[in-house]
Amino acid sequence: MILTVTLNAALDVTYQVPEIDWTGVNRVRSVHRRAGGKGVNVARVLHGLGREVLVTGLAGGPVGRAIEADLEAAGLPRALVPIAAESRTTLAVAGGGGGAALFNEPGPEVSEAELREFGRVYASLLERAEAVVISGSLPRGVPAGTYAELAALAAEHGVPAIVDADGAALRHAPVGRPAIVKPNAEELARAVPPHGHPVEGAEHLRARGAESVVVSLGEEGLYAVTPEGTFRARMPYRVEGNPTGAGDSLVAGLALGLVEGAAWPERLRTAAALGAAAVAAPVAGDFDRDVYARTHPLIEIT
Ligand SMILES: O=P(O)(O)OC[C@@]1(O)O[C@H](CO)[C@@H](O)[C@@H]1O
Repeated sequence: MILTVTLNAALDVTYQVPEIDWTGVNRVRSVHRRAGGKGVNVARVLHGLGREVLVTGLAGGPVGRAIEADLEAAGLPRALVPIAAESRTTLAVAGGGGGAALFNEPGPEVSEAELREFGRVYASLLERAEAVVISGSLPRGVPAGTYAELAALAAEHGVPAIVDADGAALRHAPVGRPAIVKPNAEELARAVPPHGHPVEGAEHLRARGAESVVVSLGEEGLYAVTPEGTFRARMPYRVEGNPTGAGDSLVAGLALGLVEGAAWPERLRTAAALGAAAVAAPVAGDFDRDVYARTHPLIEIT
């Protein structure tokens, strides 16, 4: 199975609001609540593609129970480690013209003992994993080097890790020698010294230990800097919709290619098409199957 790690799991609330008035009352057209956090979204997409997945991470309080209940309802196998503090809620306000504003709470305070317990559970789950995806923000109390440690532990078990992180967690991640690090262009720019081109930034992360680096560029596609060379994927057209979760869908495609041993061009085509298909779906964690099938063959890889 593919293991996904979401230390800062969330209850994702999505409001559809035709037009936002920042000084007045906004009437919400529809409300959608579901378990989220980046690793949960990755697992949803992989599950939708028929892959065996297991969701792990931390969950606490009534919001944690709502997350568990939603994963159960979605048929997603889980092994969440309980914590005393309450898990967070995130709010995405999606406007009529596409795009969405995100309001992400920082998340619960996690104790050292809880993190140690997570490490124990994680090590035992690695025994059954073909690959692990570690993604999203860190809740409070979790050191910035944690993703690097989780990736290193996976490598000790012979399990390739994909890390999708931002800030200090991204800067530390390469030390754990992950198979793939996946920042977007802004996250990369924040994490490495000033560089002229995303490929140079990616090379910096590779020099620090990451085997491959995939830089997502939204509707511009992606760059992948790998031991087999540097690739660029270009999208054939612009897909309208809610980009929240598109990066997670792209990561699901990378994980799929990794476990299937697909060649990089094919891996990137799948990843880029899944990212586009997620934009066409209204809620993070979903993807539009028609858009996926239509876009996949049209993605240009150079
Ligand atoms: O605050 P983080 O952990 O960076 O991101 C959390 C989050 O905004 O990312 C997903 C979209 O990628 C949402 O479903 C989710 O809750």
